[in-house]
Amino acid sequence: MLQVLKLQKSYGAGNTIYPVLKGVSFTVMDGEFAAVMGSSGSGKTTLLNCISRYIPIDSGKVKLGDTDLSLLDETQIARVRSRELGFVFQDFLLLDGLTVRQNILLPAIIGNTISDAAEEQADHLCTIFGIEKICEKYPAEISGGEKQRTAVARALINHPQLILADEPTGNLDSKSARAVIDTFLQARDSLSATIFMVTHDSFAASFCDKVIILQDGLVWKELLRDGRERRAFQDELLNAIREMGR
Ligand SMILES: Nc1ncnc2c1ncn2[C@@H]1O[C@H](COP(=O)(O)OP(=O)(O)OP(=O)(O)O)[C@@H](O)[C@H]1O
Repeated sequence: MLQVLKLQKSYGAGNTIYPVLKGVSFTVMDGEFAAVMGSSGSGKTTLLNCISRYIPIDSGKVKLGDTDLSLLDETQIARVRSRELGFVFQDFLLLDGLTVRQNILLPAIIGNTISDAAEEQADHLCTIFGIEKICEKYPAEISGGEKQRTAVARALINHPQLILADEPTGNLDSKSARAVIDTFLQARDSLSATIFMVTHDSFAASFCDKVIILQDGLVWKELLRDGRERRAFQDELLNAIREMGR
């Protein structure tokens, strides 16, 4: 479970301090697919970077399971990043010189968890995501959708407690965006993955179990899909975004 409690983060420019997150609190339960939305500049990426501690937080807590990430030193947080967190970026960030299978295994190599079990997990992920036939190919030889499935498989190789995804559908047309979301849904349903995704796209967010909307440095609304039709949830999200703009 991810718990963010009263998280505050400001940036300084010269003598001026710009508060971005002013006490953000929310929870993402195990096995939940959650999204954070909000207007440009509302602090979504800042929030993601505070959760992974890529940037220092000013105050508040970020708890992953029983561990308060805000209290860890650099060595400890590096270990959490490589073993407990999986990352999916907008541009996939696959290494060109490695095959699909080697790319998937990369966090295990970096995290020093490479083993027969990791190799088996790589094969299992290739099967789940339907990329077993292309696993010896290089990124330049595969499609955008296959790259994205490889990126999600890579994020899952170490059985992370949480996947953090920053605008994973950002550069994609709606068909490819849907394929990415399907990959996350598969990860949630087959592997009980917990996913926290930054998005500006109400279509992508409408597949989530929970959507957190940021405004003025705070959680303005938290909307739950609650088993509803995807379209009905997207309508609610669009209404909320319109209301926020007023
Ligand atoms: N390193 C930084 N130094 C100073 N200000 C920053 C820095 N990074 C972000 N900001 C500012 O913090 C605010 C929040 O930025 P952030 O990237 O978190 O927003 P966002 O909601 O992800 O935006 P977008 O949807 O446009 O990607 C913005 O006003 C931005 O200019």
